[in-house]
Amino acid sequence: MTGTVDEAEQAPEDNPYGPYLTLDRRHWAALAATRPADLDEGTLERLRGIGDPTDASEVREVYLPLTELISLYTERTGDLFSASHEFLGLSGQRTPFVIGVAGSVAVGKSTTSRLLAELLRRMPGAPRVDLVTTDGFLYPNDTLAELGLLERKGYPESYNRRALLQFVMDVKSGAPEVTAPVYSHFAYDILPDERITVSHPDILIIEGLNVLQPARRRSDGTTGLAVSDFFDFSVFVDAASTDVRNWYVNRFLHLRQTAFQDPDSYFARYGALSEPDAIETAKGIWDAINGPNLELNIRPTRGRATAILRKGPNHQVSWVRIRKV
Ligand SMILES: Nc1ncnc2c1ncn2[C@@H]1O[C@H](COP(=O)(O)OP(=O)(O)O)[C@@H](O)[C@H]1O
Ligand SMILES: CC(C)(COP(=O)(O)O)[C@@H](O)C(=O)NCCC(=O)O
Repeated sequence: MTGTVDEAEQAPEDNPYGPYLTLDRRHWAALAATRPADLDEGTLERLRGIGDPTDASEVREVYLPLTELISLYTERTGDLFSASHEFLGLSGQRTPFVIGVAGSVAVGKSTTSRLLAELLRRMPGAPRVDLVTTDGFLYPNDTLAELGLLERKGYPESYNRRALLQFVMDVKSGAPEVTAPVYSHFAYDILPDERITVSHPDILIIEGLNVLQPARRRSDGTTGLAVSDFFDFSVFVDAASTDVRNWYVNRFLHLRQTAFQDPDSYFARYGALSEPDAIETAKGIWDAINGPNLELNIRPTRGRATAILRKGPNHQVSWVRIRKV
């Protein structure tokens, strides 16, 4: 990996009075120049998603500085918690620091989230870090069918947003144990008998397409809360739509030769497709569901993130934007 930046991926000029500061790759990478990545190749291999070439130098130059920045936020948020509790004459245990990771299908949210979790665990104090994906809050397929949303899986309305909000509020309120439903890509559905438990971690990462969606307007015109109201930090993983579409198609081709070969997989029917037919099928799913969801719902939330990671065509991060405040 050379760290070179594609011309088209040059960091855009900042508006001096805009809310973000843009750091190009070189500036950002210099922040970690002397620190070891401390992740062996085996661990990296386990964390990276299908078709994602993220390597040790990308970890050192991009994900380690981001982890250190988040670590600074967690530390200072803890100081603020202590100071404000002292002022109020209250005692109480600090609640989990919640990080949201948003972005398109196939953009590499899972790799980013798993890397952040692993690197945060190696920060001073060895915090306990849990990771939850929002797919567990998708409605089961039979409910999506009743609602006419089977072709809209991943759209904001395909989630039980009330349950997701309650989950995040419970975690952020310091509940000792909170559970969440579990989604299976293999079954393409919610697993009715499974739940995962979050037991008051120091840090919780919540990863999903729609975690930065603003609150919905109710029929009486009022607005409620959104999960992002409970985030202490958020990351939007971004890339050009044409690149994400290619990554989706390539991942589909890979899954066709692996997961889809299992006759019990929901997608087993795609396992027998020829390569040209598989490419057409993947492009069809992208153009019907995931592409429009990116343009209509997901990318419009980008400006709500604390940090934006902009990837180039080879998954390398070409620039990073950080909220001024
Ligand atoms: N049909 C599938 N079968 C098995 N795994 C899948 C399938 N679709 C997606 N995945 C995996 O699920 C995870 C989440 O995928 P996705 O929502 O596209 O987010 P991202 O690619 O941004 O991490 C990834 O690890 C991906 O490799
Ligand atoms: C399960 C997903 C909606 C992602 O959910 P998330 O965890 O990001 O909330 C997505 O990966 C997905 O499977 N979309 C359906 C369309 C498709 O098969 O590509």
